Amino acid sequence: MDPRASDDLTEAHGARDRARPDDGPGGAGVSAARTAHTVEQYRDHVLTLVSPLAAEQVGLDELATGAPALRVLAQDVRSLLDVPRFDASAMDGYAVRSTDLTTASAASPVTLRVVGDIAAAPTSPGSPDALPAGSTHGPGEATRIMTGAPVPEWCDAVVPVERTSTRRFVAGAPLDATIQVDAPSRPNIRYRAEDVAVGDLVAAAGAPTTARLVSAAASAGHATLPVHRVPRVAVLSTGSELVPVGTAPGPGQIPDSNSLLLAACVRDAGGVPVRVGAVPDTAEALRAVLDDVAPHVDLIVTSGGVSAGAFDVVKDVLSGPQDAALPAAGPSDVLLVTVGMQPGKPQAAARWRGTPLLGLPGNPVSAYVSFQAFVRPAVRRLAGHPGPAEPLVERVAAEGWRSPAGRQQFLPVRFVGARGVAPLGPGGHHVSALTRADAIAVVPSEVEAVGPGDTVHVMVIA
Ligand SMILES: Nc1nc2c(c(=O)[nH]1)N[C@H]1C(S)=C(S)[C@@H](COP(=O)(O)OP(=O)(O)OC[C@H]3O[C@@H](n4cnc5c(N)ncnc54)[C@H](O)[C@@H]3O)O[C@H]1N2
Ligand code: MOO
Repeated sequence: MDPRASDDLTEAHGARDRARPDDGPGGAGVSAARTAHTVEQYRDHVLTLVSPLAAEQVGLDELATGAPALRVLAQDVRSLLDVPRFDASAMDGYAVRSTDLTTASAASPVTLRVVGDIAAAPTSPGSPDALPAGSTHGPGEATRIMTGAPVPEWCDAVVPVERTSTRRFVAGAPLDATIQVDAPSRPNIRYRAEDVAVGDLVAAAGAPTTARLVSAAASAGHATLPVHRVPRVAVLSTGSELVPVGTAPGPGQIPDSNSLLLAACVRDAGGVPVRVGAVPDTAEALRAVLDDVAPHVDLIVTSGGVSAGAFDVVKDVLSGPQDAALPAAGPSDVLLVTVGMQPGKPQAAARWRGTPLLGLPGNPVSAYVSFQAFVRPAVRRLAGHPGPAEPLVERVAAEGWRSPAGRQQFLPVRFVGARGVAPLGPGGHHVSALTRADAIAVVPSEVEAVGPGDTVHVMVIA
């Protein structure tokens, strides 16, 4: 069976050991077979290279105010406290016994004597459930109480101040000696543990540390949460034509924009980018950089050098031997593939001294689309997200466009009206289109034309 014609991923593993020529032009000297994959098959393979990173305890303050990316819970979190912690007033008003008010009406208001005052803070620190001052109470008596204050045992209702003859509390004013109430009262009490009881699940492993989760964890008595470590992702560009940003390009040279593009994509996906910059197209230079970064990161992403050119160094270095004399040079599991997508056709996946490596094509739009299709799911998996990709969103084509037969199309589109999208053509493969895009339309490989009014699925992008 010829592995070049196979969709079976296992055929490609260790392909260099079988030393067969590349199927593309200019492939002389390349020893890994290039296989054809669908987007889904290749994404599945990429995801086998990564697993969720170890857990660490991170303070809630850091989770709320630190790096903008959400972390992911590594374990279920259960409540250490009852929420509310004690029966508490839901209103500013008067704590009463409801039996005192059963006959109250507008025609015949009930008068209660005010015998105490309960503020929102407990009277004995460290014992918030203890009865506060002003808790002695007899029939026909009421106690002023503030929202959130512990409700004394004898009280089964709080009458809001505006439903009493007091109408409103004035700071510094003396307590009214008596009040009139002209209707029975609802309880207006938040009961102990009615929201969450000790031991209840606050959030399950896999939940992102949203503002809501961080505050729920604080209410539940936690100071830290167990979250997966943030993936560190090295980003490097290959190409002798590349010059660092800010350096005027000479003849035949271009600024290295991809390492910035991909570093920012890593950040947006929830990782920490380690931007290495541009590496010249020599095997020695690339090997040295890979050896340097591999021990310090969880994933390496390269751009350029994966197609059929005579200087496509990523392809050559990955499929060549990794120095067995150095530590952790495990067996190569290099996969050089042609993915049925446009753009983003040539891709490479491997491990460099044990660290997963994804090689993306150099064309900036191809690199961007490849990142969204393959690297973002990998970064999300490392970060612990249970779903590697966000669901696509349904939109309606405001205009039609063509899509290549047999390839899944990733086309930059702009939003039109409330539900529509329009292609950013004819230069959808140009960086200028990407810059103006609101989303990337993902058109299935069997669709050759999208018509106006057709439903399309889009990836909403940052
Ligand atoms: N004979 C064939 N040629 C090509 C094929 C093929 O199948 N047969 N595939 C084409 C496709 S599709 C793509 S995509 C590219 C991918 O090529 P590489 O990944 O090897 O990338 P390079 O050749 O290094 O660069 C392509 C292009 O992108 C520009 N580039 C590269 N790096 C950067 C960077 N860091 N910042 C900005 N721009 C960058 C580079 O200058 C080139 O213009 O191959 C086709 N060829
Ligand atoms: O597949 Mo290339 O990535 O078309 O531009």
